[in-house]
Amino acid sequence: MLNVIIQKKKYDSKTVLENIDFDIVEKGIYGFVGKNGQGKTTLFKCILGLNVFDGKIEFNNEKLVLKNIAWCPTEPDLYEDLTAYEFYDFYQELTNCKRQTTNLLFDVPEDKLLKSFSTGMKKKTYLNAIFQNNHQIYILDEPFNGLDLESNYVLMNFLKEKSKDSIVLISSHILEILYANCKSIFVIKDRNIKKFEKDNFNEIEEVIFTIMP
Ligand SMILES: Nc1ncnc2c1ncn2[C@@H]1O[C@H](COP(=O)(O)OP(=O)(O)OP(=O)(O)O)[C@@H](O)[C@H]1O
Repeated sequence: MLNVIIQKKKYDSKTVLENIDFDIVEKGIYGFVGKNGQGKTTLFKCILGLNVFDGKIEFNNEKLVLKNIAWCPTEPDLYEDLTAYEFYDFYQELTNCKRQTTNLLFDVPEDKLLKSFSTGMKKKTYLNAIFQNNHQIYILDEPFNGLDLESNYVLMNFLKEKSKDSIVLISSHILEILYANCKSIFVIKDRNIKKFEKDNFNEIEEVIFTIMP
C-alpha cells in the first residue's frame, strides 16, 4: 500500500532524515514517536509532498497525491475572519472535494468567527473540515495537542473506525494512547527510523531515551 523511501532530507546543510525505507501494507493506525526535533513533522511533510527530498513516496505503486490525504498539522492555520461553517466550505473548495458527510465530529459554534475561538476549538474546526470527506490516508501530527480529554477520546474512537478502511498515521508524545491503538509504532531517532510491533512496544521508551554512544 504505502511505500516510503527517503534517501536524504536536508534543511540547508543539516541532514534530518537518512536511509528511511518502510512499507505500510495493511490498513490500521500507525504511531510515530521521537524526541522534539527528531523529524516527525519533516517525515510527514515528505510523505505529503510538502517537502523537497531525495526519495519517493508511493501508494499502491503510484505517486501519492496530496488531494487523497487528510492532513492535520500540529497547529493548523485557519482564516480567522471566516466562521467555522464558512471554513468548512472553504476547505472543500480548496481541496476540490465534494462533501461526503454533513455529520461533524465536534461541536463548535459554527456561526462565530474563528478569531474568537480557543486553541482547542480551532483544532476541532480543522478536524471537522478534513473529516468531511473519506480518505485512504489520514496523517495527523500531534492531533491530541490542544484537545481536552473527552475530545481526545472522541477523536481516537473516530480514528479507530476510520482505520478499518484507511491508513492512519499519528505522531504523538502520549505513548499510552499509541500503545493502546497502534498496529506498529515507528521511532525516529538519529535521522533514521525503527519499527516496533505490538509485542515489542515495551522496548520503545528505552530506545527513545537512550543516548547512543
Ligand atoms: N523549515 C525548516 N528549515 C530548517 N530547519 C528545519 C525546518 N523545519 C524543521 N527543521 C529542523 O529539522 C529538525 C526536525 O524538525 P521536525 O519539526 O521535523 O521535528 P519533530 O520531530 O516534528 O519535532 P517536535 O516533536 O518538536 O514537533 C529540527 O532540527 C528542526 O529544527
